[in-house]
Amino acid sequence: MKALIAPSLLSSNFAKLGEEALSIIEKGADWLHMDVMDGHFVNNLTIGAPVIRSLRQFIGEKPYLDCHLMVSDPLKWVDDFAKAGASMITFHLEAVTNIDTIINKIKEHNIEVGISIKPNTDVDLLIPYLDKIDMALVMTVEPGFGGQKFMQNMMPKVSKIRKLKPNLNIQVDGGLSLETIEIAARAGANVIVAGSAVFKSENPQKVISGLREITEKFMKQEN
Ligand SMILES: O=C(CO)[C@H](O)[C@H](O)COP(=O)(O)O
Repeated sequence: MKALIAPSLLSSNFAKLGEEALSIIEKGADWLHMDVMDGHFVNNLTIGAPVIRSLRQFIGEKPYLDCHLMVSDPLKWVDDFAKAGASMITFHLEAVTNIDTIINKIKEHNIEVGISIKPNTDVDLLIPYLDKIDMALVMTVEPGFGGQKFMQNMMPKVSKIRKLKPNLNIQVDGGLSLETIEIAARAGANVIVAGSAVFKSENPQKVISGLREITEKFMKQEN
């Protein structure tokens, strides 16, 4: 397991998405976090598979595209996103009834699968699936918009998953910055999504390396 920093392109300039993606990788990003919102599951509308396809063509095969689907019918979109070049598809537990069907559908494409839970969702609902997925995403804001305040009270969920699964990637998303990272890292998060803290910074490189350093520090303490 590694500390992985995944800047959220939601906070980038969408008019220059390809350049922003390449530039943030150059500045140290491990993954590119893509927030896909359908205007139903959350109160915002962002990008679809055609944008992922164009981005993949522009950035090449290698960069890891971490696609977080905040949509009401993720099963409908798995094929499109996988074919467009997603490296991982994370869907919301709250959005689906047959969770195993969608996990299997994503795996059929030989890409990784994540499940996300919103702040009001009980972490126990996620536990039966932890052996079947590559990543658990604990939302630390109500999904929909960047720039919100980190919800520290989500940390017991992270700790509970970490205790059960010492080697599972656990992602936190929402309000992560150099001010809040220690709380998340201490709880056991190792995949850090940060939008505004990275893209609104004068020195994104420094923010990315700071997030990584603090995450790694607490990972080492766990071992
Ligand atoms: O998923 C999201 C919103 O639903 C964003 O990825 C998240 O909020 C990151 O932005 P910021 O770091 O600015 O909070």
